[in-house]
Amino acid sequence: MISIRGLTKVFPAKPNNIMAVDNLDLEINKGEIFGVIGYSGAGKSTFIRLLNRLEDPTSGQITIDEHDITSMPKQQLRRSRQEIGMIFQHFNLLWSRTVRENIAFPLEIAGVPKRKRLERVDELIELVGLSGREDAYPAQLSGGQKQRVGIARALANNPKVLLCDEATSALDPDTTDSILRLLVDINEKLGLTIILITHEMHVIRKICHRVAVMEAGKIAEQGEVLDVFLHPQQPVTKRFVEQVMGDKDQEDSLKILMENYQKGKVLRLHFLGETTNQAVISQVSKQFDVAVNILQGKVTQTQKGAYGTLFIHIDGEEAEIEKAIDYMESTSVEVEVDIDVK
Ligand SMILES: Nc1ncnc2c1ncn2[C@@H]1O[C@H](COP(=O)(O)OP(=O)(O)OP(=O)(O)O)[C@@H](O)[C@H]1O
Repeated sequence: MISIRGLTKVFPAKPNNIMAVDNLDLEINKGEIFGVIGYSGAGKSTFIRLLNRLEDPTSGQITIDEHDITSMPKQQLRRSRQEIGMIFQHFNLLWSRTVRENIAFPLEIAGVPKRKRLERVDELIELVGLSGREDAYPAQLSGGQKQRVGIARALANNPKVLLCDEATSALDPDTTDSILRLLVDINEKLGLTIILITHEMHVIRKICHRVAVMEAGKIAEQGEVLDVFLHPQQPVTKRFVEQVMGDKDQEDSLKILMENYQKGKVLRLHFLGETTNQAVISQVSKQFDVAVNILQGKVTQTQKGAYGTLFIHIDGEEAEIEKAIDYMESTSVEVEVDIDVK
């Protein structure tokens, strides 16, 4: 649905120009929630601003539903922009307008007659869960409610694509969750394609189907969220996965636990689904002459199912340990022979 080819944005600067987006190629499918993650300065905001032509690219092409928006004349571009809604980290609401009036604003600009406008606004208020707050001013709303207004306003003209620029970064964890649930709900109900940029891996984990990791204006890595969690390839991706799976306290306690073992092996198992690991561990203890101790584990939920890691200590004859590892590897569990404590 969205096809990006050789997209490049250079900002002139001294002594060196800044290559904010560097020859980027990407395909985004209709109806998917696609996340772009990267650290500050990676080029995410520039990328998203290029998508709705708030910035003009230096070179490259963006095609949305067969329309090349990079070569579109201004008049046509204005119409095309109505097909792309956008929400922002700091909401960008009009402070002197009520909730209803904020949501009606893009409909006024599009020239929708008053009666239709009012009907549409009521529909949107219901959709984003703001019934009863129609006449409040932004200053009277919580952060989560303000973002709901932002979402309703972005959806007013029935866009095909919703761009989210760090949409939950200013919100507390519970409010973040409720806004992410609303985005999933909208994606499922309306079949809307959502592209979000974030520096928080838990946002990607919770709602995205696919993810691209951006670094220095380029896509360092991309894929299905679950695959990227399971097999992060690039150092930058590993750091992001660590944000969700790693825990300094856990690492420290693991080190202490490992010091208790003078022999055997410590393994890290990666598994899909919450029950897989239990079945494998009990089978290993039954079938092989080894002692297995679970050191610690963590399961995390993604849009496409659960993913987990488990640290175990396994002890016994070398050959028996090898057989147990072979068995585990023959199941869907991936085994990393992490540290030999002999
Ligand atoms: N209008 C501009 N003029 C000059 N340089 C810019 C401009 N906008 C962005 N840049 C530069 O382009 C690079 C990418 O910035 P961008 O804001 O796209 O990154 P980001 O990943 O969104 O980071 P953040 O999360 O901090 O906003 C940075 O080096 C930034 O300084």
